Amino acid sequence: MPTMKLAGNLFLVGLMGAGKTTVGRALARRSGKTFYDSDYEIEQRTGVRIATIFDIEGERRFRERETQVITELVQQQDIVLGTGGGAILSPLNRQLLARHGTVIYLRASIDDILTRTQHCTNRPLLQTADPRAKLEALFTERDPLYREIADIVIDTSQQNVNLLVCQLEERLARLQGPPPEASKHENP
Ligand SMILES: Nc1ncnc2c1ncn2[C@@H]1O[C@H](COP(=O)(O)OP(=O)(O)O)[C@@H](O)[C@H]1O
Ligand SMILES: O=C(O)C1=C[C@@H](OP(=O)(O)O)[C@@H](O)[C@H](O)C1
Ligand SMILES: [Mg+2]
Repeated sequence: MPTMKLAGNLFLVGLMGAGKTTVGRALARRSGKTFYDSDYEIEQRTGVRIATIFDIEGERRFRERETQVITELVQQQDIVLGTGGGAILSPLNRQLLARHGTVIYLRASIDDILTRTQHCTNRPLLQTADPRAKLEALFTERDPLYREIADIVIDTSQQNVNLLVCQLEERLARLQGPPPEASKHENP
């Protein structure tokens, strides 16, 4: 299928394991945009893993680093950005994401998130005796915040990544409407 031109920045939000990094990378490849991931940028800048930043500096300093990276990246023109699951906790981050691009909220069931993240040691918030309870609490706290800024909400559970990208392209195209030339021909 030919790639489709989607205007502007696309920002992915959602809980850990929803697929922001994976879907974001695939969406960028298909739409010809540059992909960024806020966690990857933070790891590049600090030279250590996210888990190490939480260990040594604490979550609050991690959030400052996250805001710094998001503030810089949203100034770009045609990118896909996978944010960290907690990026939307900051009102400033929510405002930046909502103003500078189209926000896509990726949802997944807690069961799927647990399966997808169970072998990962680089998500410090899930290194707990009861990751299910932690995810349920995070969902309760964050779902309203994701929805507050989402232009599109899409369920990723039981969904193949390539199919998700195609679905997203179609929904983005509908959201953005037909290009001016096409509408001229349709309504002479
Ligand atoms: N739609 C999907 N179906 C199955 N596995 C997925 C899907 N999306 C992501 N994954 C897997 O789940 C894990 C977490 O995905 P990731 O993109 O890192 O999530 P996030 O960035 O939202 O935390 C990865 O191992 C990835 O391969
Ligand atoms: O939900 C969160 O607070 C976090 C999500 C992680 O990113 P992913 O959502 O990409 O896993 C990462 O930013 C950090 O571990 C904190
Ligand atoms: Mg990620």
